[in-house]
Amino acid sequence: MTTAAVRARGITKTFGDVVALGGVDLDVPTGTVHGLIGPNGAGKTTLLGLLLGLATADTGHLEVLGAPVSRALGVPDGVAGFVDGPGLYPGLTARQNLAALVSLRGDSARSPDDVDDALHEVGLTDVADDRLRGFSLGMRQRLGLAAALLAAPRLLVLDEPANGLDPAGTRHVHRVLTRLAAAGTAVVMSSHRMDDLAALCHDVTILHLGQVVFTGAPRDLAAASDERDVRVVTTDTAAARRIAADVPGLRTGHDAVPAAVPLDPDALVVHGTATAVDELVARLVGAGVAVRELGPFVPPLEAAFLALTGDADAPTQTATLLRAGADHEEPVR
Ligand SMILES: Nc1ncnc2c1ncn2[C@@H]1O[C@H](COP(=O)(O)OP(=O)(O)OP(=O)(O)O)[C@@H](O)[C@H]1O
Repeated sequence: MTTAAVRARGITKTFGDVVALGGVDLDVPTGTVHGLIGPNGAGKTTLLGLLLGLATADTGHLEVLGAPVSRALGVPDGVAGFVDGPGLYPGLTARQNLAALVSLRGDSARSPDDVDDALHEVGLTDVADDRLRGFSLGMRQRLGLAAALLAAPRLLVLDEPANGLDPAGTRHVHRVLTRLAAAGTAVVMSSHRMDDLAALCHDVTILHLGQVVFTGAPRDLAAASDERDVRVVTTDTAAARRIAADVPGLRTGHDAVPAAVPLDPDALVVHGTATAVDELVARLVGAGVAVRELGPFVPPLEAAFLALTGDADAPTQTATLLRAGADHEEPVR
């Protein structure tokens, strides 16, 4: 039977006039990975900070690992993680950083072998003796995760751990988080990377202006949105574009996706309900235009997110990823 690692009810937190959290409920069972998504300023970091004991809620009830979180600040027992980047020492090497953290925690059960194992898990063995000062953002994120691993947490809280990760780094982090969850640790992480969240998370919560607008499995989120962006490749793009323009409720080209997204001249991008897309396919076939490919232009999770947060006209993550090097880890200097 799973038990709750986090149970939050009606959590509020304000900063002056700003309502960072306006009555948030959150349930995270042990052994699951829970993703927090939301536009900038939605309240993700504030919520993660409460779980880490960096601040307390104004009102509401918060239980972490079965114990009510008291007014006293401090990381609750069994919890590890970071918000706003891991706190590490730039002048020390990766190995020295972890050894220093173990010693600061007074954790006599941890040996130098445990430090090496943690470095290995996050893929930093080769740079274990390099100073942190020369590390890229992605490498620092991975070292922060290694530091959290050494605390053997039952709840791991990570603010945008995928920031700056290259594909190899992403694989390491996914593997570590999946292994932890399989061993019973609950993970709560924020991310702007929908692909990561869809691949990793058992559940996601979408925050918008301090309110929960969705919580549940990513596949349910994708299903919750009826509108979609679809890329259609046909034998006659020009004819297909004319036909699509006449389908009620269907938008095409840059009416369908933001102007920042480059359009493939050999494909048509349409936006509308499944029914409208069905109608397009029927009309294309009726006009003798064969459909060679038809698939989602924006990943379903991202499309649902944009629809639910009312930000459907913002540049999509797809657009961001299309910008050369946008998400790649910088080399070590
Ligand atoms: N210490 C603070 N003092 C004043 N305002 C704050 C403070 N911390 C957060 N806020 C405000 O609370 C709101 C929520 O911020 P928060 O950092 O939790 O959002 P977020 O979802 O993590 O955003 P991002 O994706 O940009 O990291 C924002 O309007 C922010 O400006």
